[in-house]
Amino acid sequence: MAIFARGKSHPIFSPRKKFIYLKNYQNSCNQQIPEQGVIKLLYNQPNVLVGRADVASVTPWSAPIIWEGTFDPTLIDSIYKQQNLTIATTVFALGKYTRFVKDFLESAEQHYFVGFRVHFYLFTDQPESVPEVKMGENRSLTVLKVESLNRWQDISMRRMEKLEKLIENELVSEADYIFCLDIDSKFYGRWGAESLGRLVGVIHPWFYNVPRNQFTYERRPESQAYIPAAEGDYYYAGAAFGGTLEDVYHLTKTCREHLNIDAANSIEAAWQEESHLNKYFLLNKPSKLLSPEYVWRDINVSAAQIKIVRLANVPKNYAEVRPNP
Ligand SMILES: CC(=O)N[C@H]1[C@@H](OP(=O)(O)OP(=O)(O)OC[C@H]2O[C@@H](n3ccc(=O)[nH]c3=O)[C@H](O)[C@@H]2O)O[C@H](CO)[C@H](O)[C@@H]1O
Ligand SMILES: [Mn+2]
Repeated sequence: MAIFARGKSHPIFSPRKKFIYLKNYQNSCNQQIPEQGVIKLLYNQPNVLVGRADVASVTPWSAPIIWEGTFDPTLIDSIYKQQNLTIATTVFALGKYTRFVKDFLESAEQHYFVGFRVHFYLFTDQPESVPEVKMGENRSLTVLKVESLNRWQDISMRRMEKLEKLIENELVSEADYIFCLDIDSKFYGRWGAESLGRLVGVIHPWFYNVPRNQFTYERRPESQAYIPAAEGDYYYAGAAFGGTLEDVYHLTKTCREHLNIDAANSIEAAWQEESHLNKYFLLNKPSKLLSPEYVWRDINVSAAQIKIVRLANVPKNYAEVRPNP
């Protein structure tokens, strides 16, 4: 490889530790043995004949669907750690939703991209109410003040515009990947590098096992989010999406434009920006899908296919917590 043979001459080819992947003769997978600048990572031999048999782990367009048992956490983290990545993560907490911030951030410290550089961006109308949360090394939180809004639907939808502007103004040179998450949620299990991809959607926990004519897509042709009953792939959650900055920028910009067109036509999609996100993912197929493990309904609800809950909705009294019905 000529470029590497040049050695020190080019700064971007600074010497790095190399990984050699070995067959694992024991049964553990996380031993790292340093030896003359080389790290040997021991892990189980991949087996072509063994995998999850109870769920699909690939889409018809050949994008992986990530479930517990389809990846080796130590292996995948160590591959991505070589790239020195920054993962931007956005959440919004307006009105009474500030109550969710503490648990969200504290649980993220335990489970979310542990060992990676993570930069949280919290949009709130009450910066003074953001609790002190001890962040680990290489992890930071930026609080951004936004105006309060009277309707939860507007709060939820406006996120697209705020994200578009954040990426445009700040993130392009600051992060490699971004995830945009609901704040009324809490981490219970690992969420790591297996989730990284160019354009990433999460299969909604209420609709992974129902036919598409039951998906709650927007069904009125007047809306930009319209999807006819005989179309659609999966129903994606509005509570989590991500990818590279370029791809998520295009997603947020497109959804914001479509939300504006709908507003000008006095139509609001059935599930606000989630409906527009679903339309976007129909036309722009995600390169990776995350199973409902990544946005589960409620930690106390179980399902045969869900072997681990990584992030779950925090149950809430909608009438009490939202500013309007
Ligand atoms: C699991 C899932 O896919 N949830 C989606 C669903 O219902 P949800 O019931 O999850 O919506 P929600 O009430 O959590 O609102 C979405 C987000 O908006 C923010 N917020 C909302 C109200 C408020 O007063 N203050 C505030 O900060 C907060 O970040 C919250 O997480 O549909 C919404 C749009 O209709 C969003 O697409 C949600 O992501
Ligand atoms: Mn939510």
